[in-house]
Amino acid sequence: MICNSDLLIKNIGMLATPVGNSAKGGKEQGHIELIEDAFIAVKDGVITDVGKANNLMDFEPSENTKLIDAGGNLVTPGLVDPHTHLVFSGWRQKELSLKLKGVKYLDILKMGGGILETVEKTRRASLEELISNGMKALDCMLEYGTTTCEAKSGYGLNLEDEIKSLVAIKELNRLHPVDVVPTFMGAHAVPVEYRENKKEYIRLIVEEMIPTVAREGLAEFCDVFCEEGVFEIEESRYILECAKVHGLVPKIHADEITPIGGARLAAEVGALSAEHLIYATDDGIRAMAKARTIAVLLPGTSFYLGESFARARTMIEEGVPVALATDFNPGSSPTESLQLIMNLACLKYRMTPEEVLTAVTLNAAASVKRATTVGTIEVGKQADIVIWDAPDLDFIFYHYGVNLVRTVIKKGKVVFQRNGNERK
Ligand SMILES: O=C(O)CC1=NCN=C1
Ligand SMILES: [Zn+2]
Repeated sequence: MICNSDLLIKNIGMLATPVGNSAKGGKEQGHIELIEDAFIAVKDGVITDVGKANNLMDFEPSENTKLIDAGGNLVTPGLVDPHTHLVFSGWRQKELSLKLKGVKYLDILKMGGGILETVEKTRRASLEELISNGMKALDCMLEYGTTTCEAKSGYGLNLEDEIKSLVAIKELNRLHPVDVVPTFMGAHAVPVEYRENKKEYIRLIVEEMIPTVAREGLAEFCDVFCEEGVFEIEESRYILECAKVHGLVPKIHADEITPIGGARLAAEVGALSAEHLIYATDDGIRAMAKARTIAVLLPGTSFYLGESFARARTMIEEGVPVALATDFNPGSSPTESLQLIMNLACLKYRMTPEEVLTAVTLNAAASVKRATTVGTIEVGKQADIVIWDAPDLDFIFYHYGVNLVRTVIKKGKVVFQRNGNERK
């Protein structure tokens, strides 16, 4: 329906979008719709028509229709970042020199650094500071094309500071144009005060934190750092089974640093997604395929930690739907740029541009239960749209290390516009 639209985007050189309301695996992951010389009509923040421009011939926009000329450029759905540790205080740039000397991530954690250093600073931070830090990061994500992101707690590690983090996430979702989806992650690490009494900390998580978070509606998901020396398989299972009882949907940081069997556990507990999966075994991948667990892969973390890269091609060939995320956090992936993640997914995972587009839109949306509202450019979906400074899809994977976003539209409103390339 074009006639009563309040926004019309025309002169779209190439419109590229996946199709549907659920995650795509296997060959389907690479099936996207391409429309050359296209238009998109929007009314009240919802897409009302999409098609080839020649259908527009007789359309006369009313005076309250905003017209955007896409300049013959590529247009895609707004990007979805389904795995971030958005709320924290304090960066950890000094760990870089340790990493360059070969000090391992888990060794830094064992020395009381890493996550635990961020926990100390986040506990001291006020709610206002956490919100201010989050707004800055969301501004950067938006400029790079992200219109929806997930955000985990996990740097509080006690009831009061986990609630403070989740309240910050709720406020960020209210204040910022980017939609922010909350995940509780009290099982991110064992805090120093429980170092000698891990069982008691796990009791605190399942008997106090999860019931409170669920009762106050502060999270949709519960995530666990299932890793050797952090939360082992049976500890992770126990926490996630308790989370399910309280209506939180399970997610798992799985097989990030050692192959302890997190992928198989994700399938067994019915997790919506398993994340990292660098060391996922064939058995774990097959179990995920059978359970339709979504793989959320984090190539930025592999790149930054100097780790191997997850076997994305095996997962796609086994039918596991693959999504991609930044894993934005101050320790293992300090970047807000989903564009960098898209480049790495092509160059290091050998995913095709079409597979990657699905991974950062529809599949990413499905991994945070938003695939019925965002993730594609189709009639009825929310008008979250990116206009790129690129002629076609291949270009945004080829021209890397720069921000190629020209315009970001959120719920039918322009929320970011690059100021053009005027030379001074
Ligand atoms: O290091 C951090 O702060 C974030 C992280 N959690 C699990 N892996 C990395
Ligand atoms: Zn993470």
